Amino acid sequence: MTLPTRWPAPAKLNLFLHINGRRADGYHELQTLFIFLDHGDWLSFAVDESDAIRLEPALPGVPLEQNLIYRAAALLKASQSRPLGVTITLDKRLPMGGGIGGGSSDAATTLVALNRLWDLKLDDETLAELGRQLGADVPVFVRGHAAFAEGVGEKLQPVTVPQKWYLVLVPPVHVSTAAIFTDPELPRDTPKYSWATLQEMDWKNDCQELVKKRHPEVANALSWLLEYAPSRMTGTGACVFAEFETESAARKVLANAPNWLQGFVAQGVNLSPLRSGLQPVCA
Ligand SMILES: C[C@](O)(CO)[C@H](O)COP(=O)(O)OP(=O)(O)OC[C@H]1O[C@@H](n2ccc(N)nc2=O)[C@H](O)[C@@H]1O
Ligand SMILES: Nc1ncnc2c1ncn2[C@@H]1O[C@H](COP(=O)(O)OP(=O)(O)OP(=O)(O)O)[C@@H](O)[C@H]1O
Repeated sequence: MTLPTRWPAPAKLNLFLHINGRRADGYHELQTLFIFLDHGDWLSFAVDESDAIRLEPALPGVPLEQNLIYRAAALLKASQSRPLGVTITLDKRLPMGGGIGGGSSDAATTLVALNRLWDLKLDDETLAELGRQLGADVPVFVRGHAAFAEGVGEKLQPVTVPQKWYLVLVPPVHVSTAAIFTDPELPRDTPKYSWATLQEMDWKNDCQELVKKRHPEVANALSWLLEYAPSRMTGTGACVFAEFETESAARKVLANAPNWLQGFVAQGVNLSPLRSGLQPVCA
């Protein structure tokens, strides 16, 4: 098994997101379909004997102790008794607060990479459980397979869906996941369906109308994209996406985007680039 010199932290899309109810602890029962994109951040790890966790460069507005990369490394380190040190370098490409899971993916990549590089021998179950302590979306990135998720997002059923191309637009706004989930106007009453039924239904995102209302930038991006293809929001926004059969069809639409709209084109994949990069290499 060869280990990569830099580790991918891919984006995710929620192809649908249903909110089924709110639990007593404030967390929401949901049903969602996660796929990965072949596009994301990159992390490099230089392990040492220093017993310190260093991260560069700093993320604007995110103190070191709150950075999910630092928190993931610290959580792993706390489970061990020997000194463990690392300098982590982040090549940040994903928008923050975009609903494409950049912070969660960075955390998962840190757990998976340092488990190998510090030789901790923790199994995926343990890494996913550590990830859950960092955020609802971290376990699916640790597992690394497209999944139908239920519960508060922790019950994962691996699924295989057709691998399409996606144009993802990044509206110039940061949407707070916590703000959307605490908004009194969020609809929370979609019935729970079986995965078999969901596959036959038209897909929707229950957060979309509320986010459009609170953030006109999202409404504008979506109405522009809808002129070209069926489109939806991912997660709690802000990003919106449309699906295409080919890369060139997606790029053609992106080429028409006005200056105020940034975006990217990426392939949807069932196996996370984090996992596909860890396949044994045969000589
Ligand atoms: C909506 C999704 O983006 C779908 O992928 C995620 O479930 C959100 O995942 P995340 O960003 O990792 O979320 P966390 O960092 O765990 O929580 C952010 C905020 O969202 C709320 N939250 C999150 C997940 C959930 N099932 N119900 C919630 O109410 C939490 O109360 C918290 O205030
Ligand atoms: N390494 C990190 N990368 C991005 N954001 C981070 C990181 N560490 C902490 N954060 C914080 O987490 C917040 C949400 O980040 P993230 O980019 O994961 O949002 P998101 O794409 O909306 O995620 P989700 O879809 O899981 O809700 C950021 O605004 C930032 O304050």
